[in-house]
Amino acid sequence: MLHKIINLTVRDVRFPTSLEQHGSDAMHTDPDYSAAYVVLDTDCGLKGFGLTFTLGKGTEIVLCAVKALAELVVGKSLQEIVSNFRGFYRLLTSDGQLRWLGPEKGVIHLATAAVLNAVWDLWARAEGKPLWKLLVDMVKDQMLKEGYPAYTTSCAWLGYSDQQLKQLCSDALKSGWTRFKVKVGADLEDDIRRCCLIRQMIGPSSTLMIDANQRWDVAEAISWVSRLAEVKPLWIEEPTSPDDILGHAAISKALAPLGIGVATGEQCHNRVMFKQFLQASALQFVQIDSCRLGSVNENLAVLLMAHKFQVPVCPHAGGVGLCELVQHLILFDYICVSADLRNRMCEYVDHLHEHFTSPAVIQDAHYMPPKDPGYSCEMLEASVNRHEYPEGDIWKLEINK
Ligand SMILES: C[C@H](O)[C@@H](O)CC(=O)C(=O)O
Ligand SMILES: [Mg+2]
Repeated sequence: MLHKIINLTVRDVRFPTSLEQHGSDAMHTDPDYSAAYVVLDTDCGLKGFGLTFTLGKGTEIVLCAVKALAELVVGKSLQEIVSNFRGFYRLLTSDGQLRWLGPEKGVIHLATAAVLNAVWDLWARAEGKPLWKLLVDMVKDQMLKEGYPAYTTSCAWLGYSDQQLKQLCSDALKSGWTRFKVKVGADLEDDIRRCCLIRQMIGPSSTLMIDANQRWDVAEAISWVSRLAEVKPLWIEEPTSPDDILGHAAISKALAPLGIGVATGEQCHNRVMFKQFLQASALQFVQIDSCRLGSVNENLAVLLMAHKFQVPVCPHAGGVGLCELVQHLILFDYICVSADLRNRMCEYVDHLHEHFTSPAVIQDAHYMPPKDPGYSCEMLEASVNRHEYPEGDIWKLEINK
């Protein structure tokens, strides 16, 4: 149901609290607790109720402001509003004429609050939930429906031929991938050719990242990556020694004007290192790793620090089982910490998932939230037996080759 808003009424409701000095303070000696009380009517009979608080006199001015905003609300459907709530908020607070009365302060903002409170009330009623639950469920539902955005490293490992690169990239594009990581760092001319090839295939609007796996020193990293700037990488990953915090800071500073960030973390060995990377503005993307840091405990600490520094987390997952594990952490990060998907994505590599009892599920280039109990670490017993070193069949065959 769309719940079209067909009417807005606003009433001036005042309680004579000043008679008994309820609510009095040093500046507001005689408040009459009052409200501009808004009711939204919809075509299906559902109503939304909202208010803003005033102290009596002047409530009639807030009513006028609410009436001025009404034309921006009446006629819209709840669906239309909540599908772009940010846009609707802006519409109310940035009307070219009304904003002169604020902007976003005073009477016009009190009126905005009353109207928006009524819209939120209507939405929560339409969903049959108290507002707090609507808010809490919102991010969870979004993840359950859409999943967490992923990027793929599987098209462009360093040892792949150009032919392989092209084939894998074209397959990935068909499956909906829009974010790609390319391994670089061994030979500059090769890197330029390979990155240009990928950029050409994925087009300007897809995202490209590059990963050097610590191959360079600081000066080399800056000059090498500058040569690759034409392919517009979002980040350079592990440009130099993972322990060189100040080196990463220097690289970050040098590459910032080119719009290239520094990502690192897959070999960042503990939270104290991450703390210093963050304090030194030495990275612009935090790559937590479920298996290098001290499990969930230490990863949670890093997620919280990244949030404090407002640095996006894009976990590392290139390895066996890492996709399975880290998807849990990044979902927690989104639902409970960051609530933000800008510049955020989790790595995905397309190998070895078949050996796990609850393999990661990717749909349309998104991690779908795992539903099985546990941390998705369990391997199939048959896989463990076959791959156990050196007794498993796979290794016996290799050794006897
Ligand atoms: C040796 C690993 O495959 C490494 O190259 C993974 C990596 O750097 C990544 O996934 O990022
Ligand atoms: Mg890497």
